[in-house]
Order: sequence, then C-alpha cells, then structure tokens
Amino acid sequence: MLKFENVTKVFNGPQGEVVALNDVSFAVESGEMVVVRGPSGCGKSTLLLTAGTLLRPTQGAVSIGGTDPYASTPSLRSALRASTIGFVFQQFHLVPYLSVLENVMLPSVVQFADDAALRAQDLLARFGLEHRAHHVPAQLSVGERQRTAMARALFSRPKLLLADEPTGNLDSENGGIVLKALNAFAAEGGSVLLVTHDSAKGIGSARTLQMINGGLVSQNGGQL
Ligand SMILES: Nc1ncnc2c1ncn2[C@@H]1O[C@H](COP(=O)(O)OP(=O)(O)OP(=O)(O)O)[C@@H](O)[C@H]1O
Repeated sequence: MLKFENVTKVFNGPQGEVVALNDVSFAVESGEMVVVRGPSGCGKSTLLLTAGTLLRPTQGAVSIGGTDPYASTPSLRSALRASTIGFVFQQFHLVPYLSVLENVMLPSVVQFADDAALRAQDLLARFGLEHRAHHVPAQLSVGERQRTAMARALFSRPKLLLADEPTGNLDSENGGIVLKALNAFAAEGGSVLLVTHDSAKGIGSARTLQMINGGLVSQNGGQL
C-alpha cells in the first residue's frame, strides 16, 4: 500500500543542510500496522509528511497504492490524499468553532453529502462520543478530542492511516482506545504507519522499525 524506495529528504536549515531522511526504503502492506520508533529529531515527522503526500522527497520514490503522488499534479495529489489517507496527530487539529459531529464530517462533506451525518454519527457511536456530538472541542476532555480526531480520520474510509504520536497526550485508558482502533483498522485490511518516540504499549503484533539519524533499521533483524 505504501512503499518508499531510497527516499532522501534534505532541508536547507539556518545551519546548512539537514538530512532528515537518509536513503529510506520500506513498505507497509494492506492489513499491516508498522510502528517507527526513534528519538526526537531523527526524522519521524518528515517520514510521515512525505508518506502523506505533503512533503516532496529530495530523492527516491514514494508509492501509495501503486501511484507516485509526487509525479502527479497538485490537484490529483490532493484527491489521492483525500480518498486514501487519514491523519491522526498528537495535537488533534480539530476546528475549534465546529461541533464534534461537524469536525468528523469535515474531510469529505461534498463526497459523502447524502449520508455524511449518518456515517459521522456511526463513528461517534463507535468511539463512545454520541453524547458529545453537538459540543465544540473546547468542551471535550483530551481523550474525547483524540477520539474525535480518530473518527474524523476514518470518515473518508481511507486505506492508509498515518499517526504521529497519537497517544502522546493521553492517559492509558484513552491511549488504549486509540491503539485498539488502529489495530482494528489494520485487522480489517487497512494500512497503518505509526510513529512514536516512546514505547507505547498495546501495539499488538505490529512490525517495529527503528529510526536513527534519518535512517530506518529493522528492530529484530526482519524485513524493512
Ligand atoms: N522545514 C525544515 N527546515 C529545516 N530543517 C528541518 C525542517 N523540518 C525538520 N527539520 C530537521 O530535520 C530533522 C528531522 O526532523 P523531524 O521533525 O522529522 O524529527 P522527529 O523525529 O519528528 O522529531 P520530534 O520527535 O521531536 O517531532 C531535524 O533535525 C529537524 O530539525
């Protein structure tokens, strides 16, 4: 589903060039969750943004479902992103003045206009948020905000979920709910790429890769 081939990303920072991704090759198949661990600054966010079609690599090829997003026009790239990828961040990025229900419906209001509210309500129920549908994010607990963000990420029926420290701000109960949902998404045939700097529990049988200075190595000698 997601494939990186010899991907390198170099930033031109104030102190010169920074190699944020260094010749990274790996794949995430359908039905698989891959966890990338690594210390702060090793390149995890750069990896996710590049996978998310939001940051063009300096070298190498990215493929999502067989398509190279960076070989497409910006509008085709956006369309691929909207139809294929869901994002979950540590900071939930909910729209503060929209209700929980509206936030969940946000990704594809046009595409799913007819059944958007029904689908959003189903997702709210799945994450135990029915009673919060008409609240705004500021009225929610931190765990409820992340569950709302998970519901939003799943709304468009993505094939690939990209998660950046999704449990970083959560207590163990809410962190467990989020990890369970990510595992369930993979068990149903989706692909998950989760990056974290901690040793999050509950990642199940997910393959774990280690990121060091922009490079990716297998943690247990297995396949990348
Ligand atoms: N836009 C940019 N311009 C210059 N350098 C950048 C830019 N974005 C990231 N970097 C550098 O690239 C390297 C990798 O950054 P990245 O944010 O991917 O790391 P990270 O592993 O996600 O860190 P953290 O866990 O702290 O979020 C760092 O040295 C960072 O300073």
